[in-house]
Amino acid sequence: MDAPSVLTPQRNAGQKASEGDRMTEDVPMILVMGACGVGKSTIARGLADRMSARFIEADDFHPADNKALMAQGIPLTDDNRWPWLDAIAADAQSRPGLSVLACSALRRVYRDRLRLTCRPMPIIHLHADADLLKARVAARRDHYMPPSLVQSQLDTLEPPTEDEMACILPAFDTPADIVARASGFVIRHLDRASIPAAVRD
Ligand SMILES: Nc1ncnc2c1ncn2[C@@H]1O[C@H](COP(=O)(O)OP(=O)(O)O)[C@@H](O)[C@H]1O
Ligand SMILES: O=C(O)[C@H](O)[C@@H](O)[C@H](O)[C@H](O)COP(=O)(O)O
Repeated sequence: MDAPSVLTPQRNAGQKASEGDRMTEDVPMILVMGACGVGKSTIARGLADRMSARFIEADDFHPADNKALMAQGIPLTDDNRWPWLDAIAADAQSRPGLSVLACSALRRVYRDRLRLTCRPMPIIHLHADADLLKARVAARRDHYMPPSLVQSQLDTLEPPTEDEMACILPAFDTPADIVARASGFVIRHLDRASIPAAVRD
């Protein structure tokens, strides 16, 4: 198995869009990000179990209008995404303790938006090529996301940069392997106080 590709952590640069915007306490959150079908929900759920953390599914926070657009094969705009991201952050903030979020968070500015309140925010970036993503999305039933949106997701994707405390993992490994590597990365990079005692000790 290849070693995970690790980007150097740097907690502050780019992480606070504006101190003045912050209204309440920061909460730690692990972001599992990437394009549709890459395995965010599967891995984030497993990682939350492993980390004794709360699982948050970003899809649950899309307004019905956003889901209707995507179901028609229309990519979301930034304006469609801001209220969605803010609702996710507000939910994370509403309960103390570590959470694991499954969220595309494709652009740097979206992650900056989450980091207004969700900090520290280590990132697991799942990576796969278009063919694997299309196959997974096409095989999924009862989901609004069509395979035709995979390319737009990849075109929009801005991989995390060196200051974002991120780890890139290939999405074709088994979920158990990905979760094991992701939890190792998080435990090495997250400050001790943010890790639940059951995992830390
Ligand atoms: N590591 C994996 N190996 C094989 N199949 C996977 C893996 N991760 C996810 N899947 C499957 O791929 C599909 C998309 O996964 P999902 O977690 O819904 O992705 P996302 O949340 O990124 O859209 C699901 O059918 C899921 O069971
Ligand atoms: O920002 C977006 O364009 C959407 O959030 C999108 O990235 C997300 O992927 C969909 O909600 C589909 O859900 P899955 O990612 O679970 O397929």
